[in-house]
Amino acid sequence: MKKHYDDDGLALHTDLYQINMIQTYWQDQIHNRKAVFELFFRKMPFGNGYAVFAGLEKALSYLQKFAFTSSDIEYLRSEMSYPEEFLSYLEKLKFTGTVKSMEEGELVFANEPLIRIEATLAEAQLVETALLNIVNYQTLIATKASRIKQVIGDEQALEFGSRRAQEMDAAIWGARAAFIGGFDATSNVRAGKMFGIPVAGTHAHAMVQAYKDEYIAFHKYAESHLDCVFLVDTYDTLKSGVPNAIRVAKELGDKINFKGIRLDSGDLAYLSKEARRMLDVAGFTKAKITASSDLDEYTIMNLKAQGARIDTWGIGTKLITAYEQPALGAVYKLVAIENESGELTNTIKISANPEKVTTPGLKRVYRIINTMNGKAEGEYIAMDDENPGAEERLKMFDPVHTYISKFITCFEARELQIPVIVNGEMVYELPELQDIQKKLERNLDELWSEYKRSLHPEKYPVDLSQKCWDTKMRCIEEVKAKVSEGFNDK
Ligand SMILES: Nc1ncnc2c1ncn2[C@@H]1O[C@H](COP(=O)(O)OP(=O)(O)OP(=O)(O)O)[C@@H](O)[C@H]1O
Ligand SMILES: O=P(O)(O)OC[C@H]1O[C@H](OP(=O)(O)OP(=O)(O)O)[C@H](O)[C@@H]1O
Ligand SMILES: O=C(O)c1cccnc1
Repeated sequence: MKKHYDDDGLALHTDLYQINMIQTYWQDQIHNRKAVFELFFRKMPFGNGYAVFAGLEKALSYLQKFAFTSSDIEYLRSEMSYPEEFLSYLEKLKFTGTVKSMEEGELVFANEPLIRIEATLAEAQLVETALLNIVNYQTLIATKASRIKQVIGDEQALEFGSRRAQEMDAAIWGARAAFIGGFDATSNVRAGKMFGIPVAGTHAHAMVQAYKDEYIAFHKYAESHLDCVFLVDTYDTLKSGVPNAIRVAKELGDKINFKGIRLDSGDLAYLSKEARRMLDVAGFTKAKITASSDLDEYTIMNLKAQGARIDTWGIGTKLITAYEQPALGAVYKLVAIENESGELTNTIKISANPEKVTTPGLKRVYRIINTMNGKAEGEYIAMDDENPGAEERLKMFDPVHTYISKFITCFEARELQIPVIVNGEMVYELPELQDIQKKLERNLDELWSEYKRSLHPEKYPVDLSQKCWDTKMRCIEEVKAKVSEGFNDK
């Protein structure tokens, strides 16, 4: 049996190969060379036209606290064969780099850098796994939530996923990501405490089963709570649940705030219409109908098309687990590295698939806003020293199918990545979660509806500047030449 150690830090929340690579760099004394990595994903999740960036708050907390604890070092010493001097080096390591990032609630697209890390090779490499772990999950859930909220519209969206989430962290940070994506509340009380998200909920079947009598259960609940939403499907929704809810609401009158009922099984369209009719006839026209039961954007759209009378939607499993696409697939790639003369040089990763070839060098990401109509024309990725905002006529072209191009004259080039950590110091003031949600709403207003529809949206342009494209082509040519010469005979 292995000895157990305190779980008192996050530096070992990494893949073994990262530490092994650092050992190589350290032994070769290149570990302190400056390196630049970019984090991005290659394919839009859920076939959606946009994604919603989330995860920065947790990523910043991780980078700020990055350190190997004594028990981490003790573990590495006893379980691995790292040299003692290497362990002493790790023990002193902190994150001292500079980070530029998209803000949470920003719209993001495939093949644009979301986060740029400039640090020593060792530091930048070591943080890869944790950063991907955080951003991959939170961005996926914020995107799924936004997709669902687009279909729900102004009605209430409640996040009910904790019981089905892939463990506790996923429930908590998923609830936060769902709120960023536009949800109104969560059922997770801890998420409410931690992030200030409104907390909401009804009651479970267990309460009705515990009393073995629906009427008594509703009555008891009403005696102990002012706000009441009764779950009406434990025995028979229309013959027993709704009539019992109405009976208790009538009996208790002004003593309670009868907010409505929840449907959790059966034909939700039919049952909601019938329940609405029964509530209205009984005079409870303001009582709301909540529905839950394996809902997602597809079932919600379908229920709406059937004329379902649902006011509040409770969504769990399919949101919190990103059911139909469990991974965003974001990657972290080296784009520049300092050489032995101290100059930063571009690096590239070639792939047989042109869309997988990385874009080398230090770059900036701009959203090109057409100032005539306030709408986004596309993303424009330029080299660090370019200033697209100063151009009178900006050429935007597709980096793979270069003949697809357009010229823009009246535009604003809005830079999307902002400095969040400079030389290890946090320079970013974390926004309130409510403001992140509002930021997403503003961003979505700038997006044409063609990019927002849930089925087969138009592909939003993510273009490279001419200089960026030329740099990439030059790097590809250089690598091709080296390959044909034979890398080692140069
Ligand atoms: N009118 C409807 N049109 C389309 N889908 C519906 C409609 N009503 C319910 N659904 C969906 O159909 C699925 C029904 O799930 P399921 O067959 O597991 O039964 P259930 O009614 O939830 O019962 P139980 O919870 O007792 O298993 C859910 O995903 C639900 O959201
Ligand atoms: O369906 P979801 O989108 O995941 O929403 C959350 C579900 O959690 C609860 O069910 P519970 O765990 O009691 O099980 P149930 O499926 O038997 O209702 C609730 O009644 C919803 O059905
Ligand atoms: O409050 C609810 O109704 C609720 C909470 C979590 C999961 N399902 C339902």
